[in-house]
Amino acid sequence: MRMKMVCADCGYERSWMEYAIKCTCGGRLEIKQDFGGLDGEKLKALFQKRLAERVSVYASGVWRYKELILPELPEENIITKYEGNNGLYTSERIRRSMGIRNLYFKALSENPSGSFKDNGMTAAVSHGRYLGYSRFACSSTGNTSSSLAMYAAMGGASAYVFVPESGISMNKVLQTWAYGAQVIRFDGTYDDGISFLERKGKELGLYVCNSVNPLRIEGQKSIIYETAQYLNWELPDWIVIPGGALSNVSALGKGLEDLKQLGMIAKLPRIALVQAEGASPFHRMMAEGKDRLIPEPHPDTTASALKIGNPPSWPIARRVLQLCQGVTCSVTDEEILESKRRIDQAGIGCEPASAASLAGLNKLMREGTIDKEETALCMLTGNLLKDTDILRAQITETAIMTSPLTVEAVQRVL
Ligand SMILES: N[C@@H](CCOP(=O)(O)O)C(=O)O
Repeated sequence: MRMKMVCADCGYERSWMEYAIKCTCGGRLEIKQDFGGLDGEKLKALFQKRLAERVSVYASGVWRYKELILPELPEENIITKYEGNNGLYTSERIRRSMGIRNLYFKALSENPSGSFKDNGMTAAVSHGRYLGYSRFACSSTGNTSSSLAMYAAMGGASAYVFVPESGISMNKVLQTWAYGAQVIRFDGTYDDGISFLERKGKELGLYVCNSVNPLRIEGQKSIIYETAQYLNWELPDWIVIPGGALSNVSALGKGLEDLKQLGMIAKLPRIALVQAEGASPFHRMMAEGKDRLIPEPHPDTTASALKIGNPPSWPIARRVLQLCQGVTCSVTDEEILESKRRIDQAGIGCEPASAASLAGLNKLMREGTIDKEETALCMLTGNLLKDTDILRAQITETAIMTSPLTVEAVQRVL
């Protein structure tokens, strides 16, 4: 077999054709691929050819890289919405204002359900359906649940989503519900929901689709493959990502290791992981040089997707940062909202959590960690329309209301 599931703690190996989100020893599970017989240059040519695909599964920006994701899953079991294929943008105005040599934005927000979760979810739901599961579940602040609800519906399965009763974006809950998921609201945080599913999911016959499921990470790796391919296999010096549940850093690291091992990239970029100040247990652990994460019991930030106080995959994220000479930082809600305004007004747009990446880049440049002669890429994880509470509050202060509508009234605002 080309791939297996391995416990990161005790090393116990399972078949990829099993469902598990935790080892019996309590350790996190990871997929290990055997790339023997694969040639990086031939893969590049194959992936390039597939950019012309329009209707097959290979038109997906995830399944284009099937050989590196789930090589043995039969094609007919793939549930896809042509996810990935997300734009890579520049904004000369933002770049110039920061004085950095080169700056890119990868708009994962352009995925079919509006967030980066789709890259991993297509892999997890396809895997679960292949194993015969028909009931899928997740704990979520709203993006994971919308993505799961969409793919479960596409695959003719049911989704049960556990979402905190307060402090998350109603737009995301509505989107989830509209796709036909059973929404289970509860008093608590994402952390309480994931802890419940880790303990009780199996007993309830549920296939859990949070990023503790290693298949999610396998799909999510495609984000870095696609980014590298669009940049002709030369990544910028820095990749800056927002950090909540930390699945992005785990997936990014895994994808980078794959590309390096296959000789498809020459050097690893450095990763900067940015957390919101009120929900930054991982950054605190790293900054204080501690070897265990101390959970934040009341995560609090305007960037609702980052309201996570006990990210389950922190040991993997820490390993990735060590591998990539990574750094962490935290930013205030004000810094996040100011960066969001700049990204929105550049015509790219994003939800508040995504803007933590630009806010973090700004801070790391100010502190001298990132030099203006370097190049950087900010990952934008969710769509502008996903979380609009802050916009609703702001528009009432600035939009012009004129009645009756006359030429004179309009001339006053021109
Ligand atoms: N912000 C996330 C939290 C869930 O993270 P996951 O990595 O476990 O999927 C969300 O959208 O729910």
